[in-house]
Amino acid sequence: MQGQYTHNLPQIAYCAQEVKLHEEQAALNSGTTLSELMQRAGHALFELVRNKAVKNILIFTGKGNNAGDGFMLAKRCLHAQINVTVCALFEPSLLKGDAGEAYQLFCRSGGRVVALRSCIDRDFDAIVDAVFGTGFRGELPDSVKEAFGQFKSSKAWKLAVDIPSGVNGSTAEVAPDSFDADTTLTFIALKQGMLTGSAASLCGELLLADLGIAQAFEDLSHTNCCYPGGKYLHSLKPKRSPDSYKNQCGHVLLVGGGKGMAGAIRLAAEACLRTGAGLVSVATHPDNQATVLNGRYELMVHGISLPKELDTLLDKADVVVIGPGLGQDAWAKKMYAAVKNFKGLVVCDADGLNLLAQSHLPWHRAILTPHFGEARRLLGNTTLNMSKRFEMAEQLSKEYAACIVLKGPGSLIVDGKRININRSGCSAMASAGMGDVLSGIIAGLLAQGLSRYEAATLGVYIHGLAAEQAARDGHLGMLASDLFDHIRGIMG
Ligand SMILES: NC(=O)C1=CN([C@@H]2O[C@H](COP(=O)(O)OP(=O)(O)OC[C@H]3O[C@@H](n4cnc5c(N)ncnc54)[C@H](O)[C@@H]3O)[C@@H](O)[C@H]2O)[C@@H](O)CC1
Ligand SMILES: [K+]
Repeated sequence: MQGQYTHNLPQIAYCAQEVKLHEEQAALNSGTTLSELMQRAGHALFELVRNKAVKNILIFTGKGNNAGDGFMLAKRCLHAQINVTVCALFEPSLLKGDAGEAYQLFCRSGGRVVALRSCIDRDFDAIVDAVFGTGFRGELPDSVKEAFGQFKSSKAWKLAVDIPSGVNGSTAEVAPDSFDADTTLTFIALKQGMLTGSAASLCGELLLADLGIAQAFEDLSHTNCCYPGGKYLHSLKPKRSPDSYKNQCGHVLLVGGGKGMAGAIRLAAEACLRTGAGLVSVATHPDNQATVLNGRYELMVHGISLPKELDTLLDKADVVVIGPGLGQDAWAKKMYAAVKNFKGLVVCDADGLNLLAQSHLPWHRAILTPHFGEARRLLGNTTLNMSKRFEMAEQLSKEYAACIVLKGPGSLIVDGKRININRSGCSAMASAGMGDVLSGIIAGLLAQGLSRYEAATLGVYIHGLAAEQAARDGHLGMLASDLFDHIRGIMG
């Protein structure tokens, strides 16, 4: 609806350029104009500000239409007798088109802009970033960095208009000293670059105002990017019939745990059990057999010295995990080579990925779960930076013919051209062993009949949700094994 905003986000996202490209035509097709859209944007922002009971607001403005939205908000605040201060970081009389009009309207309502120095040391309960929106590229100018820096430690509620200044809405690239919002009210559609990596945390709580043109925009636009919601993800969970039998619920074989590295493969195997996989076997270095089995007697743990011992286990498995704690020594290489011939579905993680990077061969039927460093090694390009997340994930999926889970906050899942951003991939990922747990979950779901894409998507979601739940009582010191009970709770 016009002028309103929602917490209920759509399940698709677009490049920022796609939004810019089609917004005018979508407005025309909906019987409206860009200028009316700016008024609606101002209205939605005002509603949000009013709902937060803001009394004393500072609005930073820039040099394009994002500033226009800011002036529309400022004008409404003036009319509502909210104490509003507008700090123009670029000369507002140079604003053109709708933004210029919005500035004039603000002035005609009695509003005046002020310089940064007159805002410093004043108290505000809200700070609004209307500096850059979808038109931003590159680095923030020093004047903008200085303004944001002055209020960095302010306790005020921070609201970003459309997108935090400094974030690239298409690539998720984040410029140094970007605006760090508590809330972002975005317009028309979700932009993919806001939903992943550090960009997602800079947005804070994300709200959408479609400005009344959502349908017309969707009809004109193309995207391969989805943002699946919890309800859909829960619907993917395997259904268990009361008369089912363990042999009907999939058999996973986990291969890893080189000499002296029992922990990772145990974590992965236990996570796999928690997803409901019927049978879970582990092939590990003979030295680790007792340690991996200790206290988790549901696992079938085999000490393996020679690849031919692995062959008989591979024959019985529906899904294989290779990599947790594998190492890269001669034993690891033999295990890896044996698994490479396996004809079923494989989840390849950790040192499995490092060995794959050495051969650089496609792996059909695999899910690769690299973190950023492993992704760079797999692509043989150590100069790629985090800003290339979308590009990297797509390229990996193409080169290895595999489904890719690029880990990190807001994990990207790519299968062919389908890109999916998972909203729950969380910062708890930073704890040791978290990646091992994820590979076990994904394998357990695959074994129960989910497709690669579904298992990857649901797996990342369960993992993220379990980590959020486990971290609730204090993030520091959380263990990967703390996730197990939560996984069981989520699986239901
Ligand atoms: N009427 C409209 O077109 C509507 C626009 N909307 C708003 O307009 C925004 C997009 O407006 P614009 O396309 O004008 O873009 P912006 O308002 O993001 O600003 C673009 C301007 O900033 C400059 N710029 C970009 N990167 C820079 C950098 N690193 N350093 C210095 N200058 C830089 C560009 O050269 C351009 O002059 C949206 O984000 C949204 O907030 C909404 O109000 C909906 C309707
Ligand atoms: K902004």
